[in-house]
Amino acid sequence: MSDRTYRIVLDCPDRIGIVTRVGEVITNNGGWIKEAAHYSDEENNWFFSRFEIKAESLSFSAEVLAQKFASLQKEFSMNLQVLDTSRPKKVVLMASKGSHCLSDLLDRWKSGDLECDIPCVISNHEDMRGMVEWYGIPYFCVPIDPSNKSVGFAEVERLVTEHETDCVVLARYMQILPPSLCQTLKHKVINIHHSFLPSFIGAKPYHQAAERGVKLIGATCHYVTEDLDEGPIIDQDVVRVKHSDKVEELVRRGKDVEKVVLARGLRAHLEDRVLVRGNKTVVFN
Ligand SMILES: Nc1nc2c(c(=O)[nH]1)N[C@@H](CN(C=O)c1ccc(C(=O)N[C@@H](CCC(=O)O)C(=O)O)cc1)CN2
Repeated sequence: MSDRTYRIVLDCPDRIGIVTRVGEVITNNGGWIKEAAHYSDEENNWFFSRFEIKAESLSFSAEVLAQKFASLQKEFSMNLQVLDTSRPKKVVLMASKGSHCLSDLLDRWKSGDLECDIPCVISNHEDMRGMVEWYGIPYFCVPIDPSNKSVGFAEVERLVTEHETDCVVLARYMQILPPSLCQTLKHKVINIHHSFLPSFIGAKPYHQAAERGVKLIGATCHYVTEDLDEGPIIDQDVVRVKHSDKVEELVRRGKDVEKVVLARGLRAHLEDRVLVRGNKTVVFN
């Protein structure tokens, strides 16, 4: 028996009857609902929903299923997508000189923990080439010239397009993406910021934290926007630190949190459990 699944994710102005009407479209076509989750944001009068359907219970493709919702979408002013789990998402990883997040994601991918394709890794340095090519993944070094960043980012965009990328992950990639790239890849670029946002935005957050004398440090996985480290948050976590911990200890302890939070956030994205509205997310379990 195939576990191929169609995922329906939607959001719309809240009203009575949304789940019933969506369910009718599914069941009237013989669809078998495996899982469903819903959230009513009463403060903003907005509704979010996610269904998983046994693909084998339907005699047509995800594209055709999406078409069957066309009239409902119009009636309910619905944003709706239908995803087919048989086509793994193409995820391009980007890194600079830090290896901990990149190596963690590559290992999780290799072990099958992260169900996606990784068509290539892009970096602005050569340092990670050996590790990445050990996994049999193409590596592209695209230096970013501080005096003319547009040339490098044009090449990044070309590579992302050429590899039909569904998602870009900044695994401690230490360059600020230009607004044009953020717009082109809206809600498709995931970053791990090494602080518990909104604290310590920008460069060197562990140094900022050490200077502030915090008792908790953390990491934040978020979608990338042109507003640095202020995009919709997907996942976060923290770890305690002591007054006697120097910044080197904060960096050491922080790396473990960064890896876990980035992997958890990416998995939520890959499983289509993250819905974005404005600068906030709904993340279904
Ligand atoms: N458009 C965006 N780009 C990036 C974001 C983002 O939210 N929006 N997140 C950063 C990640 N990051 C912290 O997590 C970060 C990376 C780099 C810098 C920075 O000041 N970089 C300098 C260059 C530093 C160097 O050359 O080593 C710069 O870009 O001028 C701040 C924060 C990733 N990109």
